[in-house]
Amino acid sequence: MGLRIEAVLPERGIDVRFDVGDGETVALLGPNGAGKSTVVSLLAGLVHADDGRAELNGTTLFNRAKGKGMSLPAYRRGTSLLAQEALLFPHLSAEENVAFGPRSTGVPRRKAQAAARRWLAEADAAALAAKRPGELSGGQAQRVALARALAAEPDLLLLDEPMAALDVEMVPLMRRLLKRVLAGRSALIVTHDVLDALTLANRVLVMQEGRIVESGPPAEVLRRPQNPFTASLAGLNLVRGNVRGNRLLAAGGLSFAVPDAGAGVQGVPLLAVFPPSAIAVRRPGAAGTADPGREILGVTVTDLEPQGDRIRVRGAGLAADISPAAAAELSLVVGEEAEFLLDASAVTSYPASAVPGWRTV
Ligand SMILES: Nc1ncnc2c1ncn2[C@@H]1O[C@H](COP(=O)(O)OP(=O)(O)OP(=O)(O)O)[C@@H](O)[C@H]1O
Repeated sequence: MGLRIEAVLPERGIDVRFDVGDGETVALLGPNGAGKSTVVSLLAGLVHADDGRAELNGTTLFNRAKGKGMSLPAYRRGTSLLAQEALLFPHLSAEENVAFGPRSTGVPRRKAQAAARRWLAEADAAALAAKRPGELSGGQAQRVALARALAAEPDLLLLDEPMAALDVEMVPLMRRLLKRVLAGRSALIVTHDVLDALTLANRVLVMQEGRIVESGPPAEVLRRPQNPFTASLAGLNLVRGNVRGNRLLAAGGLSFAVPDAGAGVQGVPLLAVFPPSAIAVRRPGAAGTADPGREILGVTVTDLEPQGDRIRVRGAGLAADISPAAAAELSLVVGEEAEFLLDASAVTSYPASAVPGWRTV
């Protein structure tokens, strides 16, 4: 059981097919405009696919062809949506907000109130029952909204960036709460935060330009990213190229030895990943030879920016992290040449899959 969806909506460039297993939490990641919220809207019944079908625990949510066909109304789908904003009824107390859903399906008042109190407790919001939304902080309101979403006892919980509007200090608390609440529930969570994918999801889907371009367990997808968006989430440099001998040849003349060169021979492009910390930086022609375990890559510096307690140096599409002291000593300037010394032992390589969403950034 669980969810199966395939949906095409050309007007928004959407063409997706995926499933969510019973009790599974799937994270949907992707750059702005990739179509994540549209997928959530398709499932919630707020937007209709031109073609495709979706089934949730044996119930057909929609079955459409050429813009026509059946589509269950939102309230009959067995889905609940928790969005960025809590969107509570301002004139009702927290408890009344949560009881509203059960009440509107005919549950008697006392029973709905008892259920609301139970769900508020489940969302760590029992103490807020009597408060009006205007008296709640953003984090408190979002906990009440979570209780309201759970009170519908959905077959699939849809979460569209549920922590994006919270103050940063509230996020870890909400993440812990979601981890507890999502355990064993079928859920799809849209997020920009890699930590959400790692801590909340059993599986991640990466969307790009309306399509799912990567899918797998979070640690696996982040360890072997297939496209630049996923690599940047994982904090890794990603280089795609062809193999010649034991070396990877990439665009712009970039070339270095890779450990699994054999995997790329039959015309299959190879991907190589390594962290920014694997690159040391020096001025061109600096005195002394590089460590033999390091490849010397000539680059033009394109950007310098602070990154935590390091300075990130960009060049040739790569990022190197060096200490502020090293940066001061090198006095690098954007537009000037530098040498990136890549620690070959930090490079991992693997074949590229046929990823329709690949773009060089
Ligand atoms: N209400 C709408 N009407 C028409 N087109 C829309 C609407 N909302 C979004 N789109 C378009 O659909 C595409 C997908 O947008 P969507 O909001 O689903 O992406 P997203 O991945 O959720 O982005 P973000 O991370 O910025 O929220 C984009 O091209 C967008 O411009």
